[in-house]
Amino acid sequence: MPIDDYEILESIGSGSYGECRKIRRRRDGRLLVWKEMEYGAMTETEKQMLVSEVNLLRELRHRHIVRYHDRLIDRQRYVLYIIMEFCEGGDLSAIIGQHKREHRAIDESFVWKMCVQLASALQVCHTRSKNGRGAVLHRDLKPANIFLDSNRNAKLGDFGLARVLNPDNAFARTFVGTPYYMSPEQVNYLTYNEKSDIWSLGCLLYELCALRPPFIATNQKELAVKISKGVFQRIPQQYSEELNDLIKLLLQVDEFRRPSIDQVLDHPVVQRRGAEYL
Ligand SMILES: CNC(=O)c1c(C)[nH]c(/C=C2\C(=O)Nc3ccc(Cl)cc32)c1C
Repeated sequence: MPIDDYEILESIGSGSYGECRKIRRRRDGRLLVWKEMEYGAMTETEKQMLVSEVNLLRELRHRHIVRYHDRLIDRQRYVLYIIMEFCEGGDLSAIIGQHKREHRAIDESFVWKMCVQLASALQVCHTRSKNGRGAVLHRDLKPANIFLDSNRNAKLGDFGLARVLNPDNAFARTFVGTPYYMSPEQVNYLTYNEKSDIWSLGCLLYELCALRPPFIATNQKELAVKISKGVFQRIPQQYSEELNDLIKLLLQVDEFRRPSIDQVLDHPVVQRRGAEYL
């Protein structure tokens, strides 16, 4: 059984769509992770979509996208195992939580590093749509879906499966947690598009600086109103005006005024402050 090729180590948390476990590949001792996804309750269409989604993701090879290695299927237990690279630095959500507890700001240099590395990962996905190969929109860019390797380089994880596992209820999936990063166009039930990922990137950079999302509320309705208005406090004064200006650019309510991912990476300040991290 291919599953026996791996030694199962500890659970490292439940990913967005299933249990994540650290594993060791027996043939070379390499540390990896696998995400367990039960597909028993899926329709044939959903299963087909999941297979094509995973195949698509296996094509996404980029230094700042979590590398998909393989997939195993346990047909007796109806479980799909997606085997991916191990990111020993954990996820950004834990990093933000730690800084918050310790009342310690995240260095601006790290924010710029995350900015350029995640933007370059998004560029690969958004560019696919231009090449007619089908866009892979992340749809769920948030701290819990961004992982760090041993050199604290960003790795974008948990791709596009949302479209499959919650085909018609992106809001339902989004509403599983509090949808802090939902864009104005999503709030207004318009389509999710590349510019929605740009909005989420802005929310993420904001949260790295302020240690809280730009829009917070006590309920979903109030949150939706705040997101639609797009009014938020400046990031803490210790962060530069140029970082504040970039975040304001990404968090424009009108998606047509938001930059494309190419424009973000071509932005002179991003070029200057981020070049060393690419
Ligand atoms: C407490 N958990 C962790 O520190 C942690 C570590 C060391 N790694 C992870 C997560 C992943 C990891 O290490 N590789 C991954 C590939 C895809 C996805 Cl969706 C998640 C991971 C986590 C959540």
